[in-house]
Amino acid sequence: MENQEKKHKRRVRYSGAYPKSYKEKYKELNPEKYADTVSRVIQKGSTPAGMHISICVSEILEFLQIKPGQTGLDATLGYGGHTQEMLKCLDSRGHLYALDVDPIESAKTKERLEKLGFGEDILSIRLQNFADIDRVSEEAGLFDFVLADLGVSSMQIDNPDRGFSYKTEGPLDLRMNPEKGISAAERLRNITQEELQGMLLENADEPYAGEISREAVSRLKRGKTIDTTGDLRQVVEDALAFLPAAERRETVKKSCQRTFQALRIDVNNEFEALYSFMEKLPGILAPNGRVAILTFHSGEDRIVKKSFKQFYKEGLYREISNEVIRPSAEECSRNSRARSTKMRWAIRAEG
Ligand SMILES: C[S@@+](CC[C@H](N)C(=O)[O-])C[C@H]1O[C@@H](n2cnc3c(N)ncnc32)[C@H](O)[C@@H]1O
Repeated sequence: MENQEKKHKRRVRYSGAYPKSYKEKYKELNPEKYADTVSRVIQKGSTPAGMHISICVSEILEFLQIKPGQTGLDATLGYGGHTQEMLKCLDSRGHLYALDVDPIESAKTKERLEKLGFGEDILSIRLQNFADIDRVSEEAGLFDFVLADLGVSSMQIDNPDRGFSYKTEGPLDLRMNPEKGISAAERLRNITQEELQGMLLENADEPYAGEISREAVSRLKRGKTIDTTGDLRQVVEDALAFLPAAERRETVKKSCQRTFQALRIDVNNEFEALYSFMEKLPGILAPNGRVAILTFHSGEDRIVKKSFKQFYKEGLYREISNEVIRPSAEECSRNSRARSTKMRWAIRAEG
C-alpha cells in the first residue's frame, strides 16, 4: 500500500523583503554586477552604496589640460573616478601616481582599476598621506598636474562600521585609516570640556559648542559612554533639549553634522595634513605645472586660498584662481554631495 503519509515539510521562513544589514541592503555595493540598479539610483539623484560620484570632473579636466606623456598625481584616490578620467587623458602614455590613506577602500579601487586595464605600467597607487607628497616626488620627479579632492568618500560615509555618519548606528571610529591613531570614541574619553568646545568651534564653527561639550563631558563623568554614533547623537539631542520643539529637529541635525565633522577633522589631523600639502606643493610641481583642489568646508578653503595667495605673491605661482569655481546647478541637483564644493587652482611659475 502506498504510503499516503507525506513527510511534513517545514515552511521556509519568510525572511522579509527588507535586507537587514548594510552589506545585504545594497545591491549597488557591487556596482559592476548590478549596473541597472546603480544607474537607477544615480538617476534619482543619490549616490549608490559602495560608490562615489566624482565632482567637477569637466571643470577639473578643462583646467588641468592633461597631455599624453605627462606625469600626474591624484592626491586623493577614493573610488578612483577622477583618476580614471585623468588616465584616459594620458592615453596610455606617461604616468599617474595616486595616494590614499584608507587601506580598505584603496585596495578595492586598485583592484577595480586593474580590471579596467590600468595596471602598474601607467598607475602607481600608494597607501600614503598627501602630507608627504615630497616623498612621492622623490620617486616620481616633478608633476605636470596634481589634483586633491579633500574630505571623505561616499563609501566611507555610507559604511556604518566606520562611524562617519550620525544617521546610522555604529562604532564611533571616524578614522580614514582605522589601523592608525585613535578612534573618535577614544579621543573623547580623555578630553576636557574646554578642548572639546575649542575643537567644535575651530573645526566646524558649531554655534552650540559650549552646550554640546558640557553635555559630552558631564555624560562621561556620570559613567556613561560615548562609544557609538548613537551615543554622540544622543549627546547633541540632550544638549539642545532646551530649544523650542519646532526648531529642535533641524538644529539637532545640523549640529550633529558639524560635531561629527569636527571630530573627523581632529582624529585624522586633516588641517595639519592640508597645511603640509600646501607648503610642499610648489616644490613638487614642474614649471607651468597645474594643481586643482576641491574643498568641502570653509576651514579647508581658507587654508587653500591663503597658501595660493602667499606663494603667488612670492612668485612661485604664476597664476591663481581669483574666484572659487562651483559645480553647476545641474551637477548639484544630480549629486547633492556636490553642493558644498569649492574648486581653486594654481599654475606653477617657470622659475
Ligand atoms: C572625496 S574622496 C576622493 C574621491 C575621488 N576623487 C573619486 O573620484 O573617487 C577623498 C579621499 O581622500 C582620502 N584622503 C583624505 N585625506 C587624505 C590624506 N591626508 N592623504 C591621502 N588621502 C586622503 C580619503 O580617504 C578619501 O578616500
